[in-house]
Amino acid sequence: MPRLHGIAAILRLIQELTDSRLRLYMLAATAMVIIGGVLSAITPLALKHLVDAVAASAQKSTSASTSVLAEGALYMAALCGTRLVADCRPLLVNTVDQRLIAALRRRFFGHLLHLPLATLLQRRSGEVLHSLDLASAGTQLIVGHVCNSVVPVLAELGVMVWVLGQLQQPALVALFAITAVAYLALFTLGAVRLNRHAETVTAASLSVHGQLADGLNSVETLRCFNAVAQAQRTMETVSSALLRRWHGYFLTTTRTSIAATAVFAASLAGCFAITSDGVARGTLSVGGFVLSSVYLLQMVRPLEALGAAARDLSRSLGFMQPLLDLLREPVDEQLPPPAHVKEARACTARAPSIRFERLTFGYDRSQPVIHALDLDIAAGTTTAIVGPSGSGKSSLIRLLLRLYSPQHGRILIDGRPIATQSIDELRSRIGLVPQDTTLLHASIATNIALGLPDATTAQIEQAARGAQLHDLIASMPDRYETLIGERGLKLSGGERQRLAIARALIRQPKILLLDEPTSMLDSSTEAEVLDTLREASPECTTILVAHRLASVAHADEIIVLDQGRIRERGRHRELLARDGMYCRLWRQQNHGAS
Ligand SMILES: Nc1ncnc2c1ncn2[C@@H]1O[C@H](COP(=O)(O)OP(=O)(O)OP(=O)(O)O)[C@@H](O)[C@H]1O
Repeated sequence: MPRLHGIAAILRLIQELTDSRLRLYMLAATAMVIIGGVLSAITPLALKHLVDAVAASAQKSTSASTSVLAEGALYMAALCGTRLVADCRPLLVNTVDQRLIAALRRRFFGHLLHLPLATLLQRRSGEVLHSLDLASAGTQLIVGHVCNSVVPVLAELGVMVWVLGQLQQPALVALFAITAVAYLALFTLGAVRLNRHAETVTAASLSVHGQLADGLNSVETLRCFNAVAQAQRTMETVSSALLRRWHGYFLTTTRTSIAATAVFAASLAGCFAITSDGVARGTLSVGGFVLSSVYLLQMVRPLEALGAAARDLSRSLGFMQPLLDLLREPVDEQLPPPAHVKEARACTARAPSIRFERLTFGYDRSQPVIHALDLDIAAGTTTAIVGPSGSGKSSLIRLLLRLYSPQHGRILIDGRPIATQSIDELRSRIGLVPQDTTLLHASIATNIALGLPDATTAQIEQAARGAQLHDLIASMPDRYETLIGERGLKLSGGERQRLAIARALIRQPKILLLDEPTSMLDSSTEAEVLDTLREASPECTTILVAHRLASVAHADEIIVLDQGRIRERGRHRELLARDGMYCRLWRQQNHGAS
């Protein structure tokens, strides 16, 4: 059987996504589907009565009797009713599946935004996005089959069993029962095999989409490094693998269908033998003979529909697995309720002190990149963190933002451990200028006011001026409404960095985290931006990570970090006088001496 826990997980998810309105649509769709199934099963019975009435009327050699007309009218009503229900059913069924997919998309997106970074970094973005596409296709298959196959077919089969009982032909009933069991056994077996194939198809399909997204995100790099052909070859390999997986899937489908045809042929032969014998013995009317044949054909169709449903449901199970896996991943703390936000605003009145206490952290627990670090930062001061690449500078900033949690020790702001504060409260006090700025495919104004939907034009402009960006924006045809392209690729590196600075300034933060904030600026812009940041700093507690030591000389304290440990600390002049690691780095940068 396709894995039962997978089915249970999907059912739980659907239940979770279903609101009262969707439930109403589902109810209406199910009612319509059952009516359609019953009508469809009654139609051959109406035909039997019509054929018997016509035969009786022919024996009496009279013109069409009232009973023929009445049976004809009933037959027409059943037939047209079936068609009418079939015409209207898609409206309800499609509404149900689109609403379900929309709810799934909302749930998935919300979940992604709250997943820990460590979880997200393990996956390729193309694969993550494709898992939603696959799950949407899976949902459509499930809803489509439940509404169009499983429920109507079960209703139809129920009515058929009742009608067959009325014919009082035990051999015929036994034949139908055997046929049904043979079909169901066959399709269940097929579904198990197909589920395995669907999982391999899903894995290969994720790989193709991961590759596509990687290629798209690095077009410029691929061209610069003459790696386009290499990327194409990789795509060729993963595409071929996907084709092979699909081929295996279709082969299994075809084998199951051929076996089903063999069962069908045997049943049809049996049915003819039993019914013609019944007519010859006079135990079955001509109408009964027609009804049995029509029923066999009609029973095969729903049984095959059930088979197709089993096949597609097992496929959708495979399709939905990656999304279910992602939804199972535990999320970071959720945003707090509005009352908490008010508390957060109240807390932002002044610059706080920050304390790192016996902090130990590693992305991999067994390989710490920060070792039992103690650091006190007084309120309203600027602390610079310098040191070789990979020494753990940015990691400290990530820990302060609670993007990761330390394995030992804690961080306190104004004496309160950040682990006890809500993430929203914490981050609402922080302005960050990261090493790599990520911009949205939106206007410059939207990018500056990210996370502040109520920011005014004047506030946006003031922040842009602070980041030395206003004149550039003013020269653009659409000014602050200029679209800056996906990931901000229409801006230069320095312009992106200045936009990041504006983004931090507009929040009027009480803690300013600057991770190489001027690394891409020319020296005159750097000086201006540093002045602006310095002007903002009396109201902030600032942590400045920098490689260029000239930009940290003014700091109240400079921390020299080496392999996750504090090597030296002090003011610029003190550190130069000490003639240690800082002094060596300073000399390297200023005189090229070692
Ligand atoms: N997401 C991550 N997963 C695993 N290891 C990481 C991750 N980010 C950083 N590291 C590793 O942690 C160590 C410290 O990295 P960190 O970014 O803090 O250094 P840094 O001092 O800021 O370096 P740089 O000056 O080059 O920016 C490095 O060895 C790095 O390879």
